[in-house]
Amino acid sequence: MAKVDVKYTKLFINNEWVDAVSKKTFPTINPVDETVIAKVAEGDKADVDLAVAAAKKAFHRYSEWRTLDASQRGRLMLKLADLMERDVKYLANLETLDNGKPVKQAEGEVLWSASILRYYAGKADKIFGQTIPADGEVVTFTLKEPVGVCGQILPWNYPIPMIVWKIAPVLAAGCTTVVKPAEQTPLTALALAALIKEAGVPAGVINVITGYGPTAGNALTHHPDVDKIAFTGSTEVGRIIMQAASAVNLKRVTLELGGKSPLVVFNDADVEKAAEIAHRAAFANAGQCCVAGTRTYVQSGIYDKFIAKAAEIAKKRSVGNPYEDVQQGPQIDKEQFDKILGFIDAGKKGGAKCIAGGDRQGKVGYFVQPTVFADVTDNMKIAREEIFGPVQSILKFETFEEVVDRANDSNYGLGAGVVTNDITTALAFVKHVRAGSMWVNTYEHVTPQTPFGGFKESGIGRELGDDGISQYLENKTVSFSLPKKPLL
Ligand SMILES: NC(=O)c1ccc[n+]([C@@H]2O[C@H](COP(=O)([O-])OP(=O)(O)OC[C@H]3O[C@@H](n4cnc5c(N)ncnc54)[C@H](O)[C@@H]3O)[C@@H](O)[C@H]2O)c1
Ligand SMILES: O=CC(=O)C[C@H](O)[C@H](O)CO
Repeated sequence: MAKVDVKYTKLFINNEWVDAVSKKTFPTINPVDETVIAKVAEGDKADVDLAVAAAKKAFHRYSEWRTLDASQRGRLMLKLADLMERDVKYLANLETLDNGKPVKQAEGEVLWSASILRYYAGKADKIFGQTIPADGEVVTFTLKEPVGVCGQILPWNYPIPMIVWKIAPVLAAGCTTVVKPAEQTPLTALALAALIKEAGVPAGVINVITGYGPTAGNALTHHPDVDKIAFTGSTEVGRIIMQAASAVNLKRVTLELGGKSPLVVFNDADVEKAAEIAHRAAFANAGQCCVAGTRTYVQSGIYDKFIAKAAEIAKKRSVGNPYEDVQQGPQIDKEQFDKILGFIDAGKKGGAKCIAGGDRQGKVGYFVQPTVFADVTDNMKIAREEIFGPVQSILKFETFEEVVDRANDSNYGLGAGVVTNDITTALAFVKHVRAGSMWVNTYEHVTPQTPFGGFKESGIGRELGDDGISQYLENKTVSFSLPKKPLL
């Protein structure tokens, strides 16, 4: 195991490292060997109040942050991106220690996150309003203004990308924020806070409160001085957050939630290529991905060949120590580990055919064998519910219309993929399947430029791309009286 120093374990408020008011701490666990990595400050309402007060002060109309030129905000973001690249090895090793993802993957995610910062840095001084030829004797224009103080609540599956998806538009738009990382993965958020300070971001602009959802998270979503909440996580908690946001001051809300995304393979597809695409779609990040393609629909003409290939690929998938050259590390924690094994058990008992994996891997750590089920039917638990683990459910279909109806038969609508060489089939699929991201002959191609978010219970709003910054802006329409007849 790589040795990586845990340098930051306190709360980050007003660019200072502080203990929780309660002095309480909580353990963060290494998913590889179930040992305690470190004790981290456990923030709760008292700490959230201090952080929100700092963010509110930093958002005052005459604060250093609010009087900074937009282009200077962009330059600070570029500096932060440079610092992330300078410390890529440290950040990646720390991420792997806390999350368990392969370190090579973590390095790629640090660099990808830096590119997202650069994308939004370029937008900071390009946020434009409009002039409007309004009726009447007026001159009218719009101003795009920062939405205000934000509360941003993160999941554990992509800790560094998820914090950057949240803070990049905040910085570009000129907002301020209090970030609450997932209790399973607090460490890289705190390491990033140190870089935010080093980059020169003024005090109070970005604050990080580590702690639990029902305490620290709940305090944030109910805080009257928080103008907007951004959340990524389960649909179940998304509902709670939406209720909280409406209860106090009608906070703006963006939610990136769960999914049970379909990947559909037609008879004309190359079976080997399709099976590889489907494998990556289902098993990326050990299946801990909101947009994982976990329902693999395969047309009957190639079904038998496809399932044989899918099983072959899954059995070859390397699982082990994430600091070595493996494709998959452990699941995030015991709760998720047990939940996934429960789904696997349900799949077997429900009549699906387990053709690869189907059990834990090893005796220590939260490792799960890459598991493939064939002969899955739509009503099975493993076809309807988000598993968030390395489990692929393969279902057979006959016709285009049938599979579109079945793909749409879900409360989710985050992503969908199709593998076919027929452009009409691809375009018709893209048009008729209800999901926020669609991929043709690829899957989960997500870049700084591509808006990401869900239909239905997969979320509200979009992150990344132009859409991503619009969620952090308010539109102000201004009209000046100007008689049409000459007054002068
Ligand atoms: N869409 C995604 O990217 C995503 C990410 C993580 C988990 N999930 C889904 O959620 C399931 C459970 O995972 P989880 O428990 O880590 O996710 P979760 O939704 O419970 O937690 C996500 C974040 O929300 C916070 N939170 C929890 N309860 C809260 C509350 N009442 N108020 C405010 N914040 C609160 C948590 O502290 C964490 O930071 C997973 O099995 C998976 O199906 C989805
Ligand atoms: O929780 C959000 C996600 O899982 C989305 C991923 O961050 C994205 O798809 C990375 O490729």
